[in-house]
Amino acid sequence: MSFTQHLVQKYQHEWQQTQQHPFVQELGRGTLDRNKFRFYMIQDYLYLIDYAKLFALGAIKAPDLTTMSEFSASLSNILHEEMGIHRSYAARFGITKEELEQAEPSPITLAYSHYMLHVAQNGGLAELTAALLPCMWSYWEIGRMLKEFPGAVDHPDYGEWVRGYSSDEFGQHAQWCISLMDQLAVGKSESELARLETIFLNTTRYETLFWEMSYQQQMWL
Ligand SMILES: Cc1ncc(C[n+]2csc(CCO)c2C)c(N)n1
Repeated sequence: MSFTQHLVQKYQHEWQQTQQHPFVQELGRGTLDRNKFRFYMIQDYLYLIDYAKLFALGAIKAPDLTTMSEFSASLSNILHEEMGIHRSYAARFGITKEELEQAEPSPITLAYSHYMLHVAQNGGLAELTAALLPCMWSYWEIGRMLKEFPGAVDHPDYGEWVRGYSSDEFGQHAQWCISLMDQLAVGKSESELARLETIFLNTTRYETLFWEMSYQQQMWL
């Protein structure tokens, strides 16, 4: 069994939670409160700024030019495509440029993005990849799951989101990340693999916390 298959099997419960969360399910059914989605978009925009830096660090830590250019292409994709979707949603949801630029990260956004940056800065490429894998992979799973919900891809508000994360193009990015994790796990010691598992588990849990934070629109008390 590949390392990534082992991860989702071992942490099946936490992995399923990312897909079963009411935010995700209601998004697919088209019943999600627009204010919750609006809150999510703003926080996700802030998250993506730090997440993009992870890919820049990946390019620095890459052992060869092929891996380096894959990280660099993903960085560019986040800045121009992914954040582009956020900017178009912002316009549709009446979020001004100033509101986006002045937004404060919520406690969960701050904790999640800082945890990933901490792991990426202090570990090697395997640790960095374990940190970003749940974001890529769980969104792909969610995209493919929601695509099958009746009317989800054509929904006037959420259809663009579902189409983006279920696209073949995005699937290729996610698969690249999965196979990179498998390659990097080869030959690692037991203790190193245990460290990678913990990082994967933590960022998987943070994914669910991010949905919950958006669903509850949680800021500081
Ligand atoms: C909290 C949160 N987690 C994951 C993603 C998904 N995502 C962010 S960047 C990227 C890679 C694009 O090449 C993907 C899949 C998100 N938007 N927000």
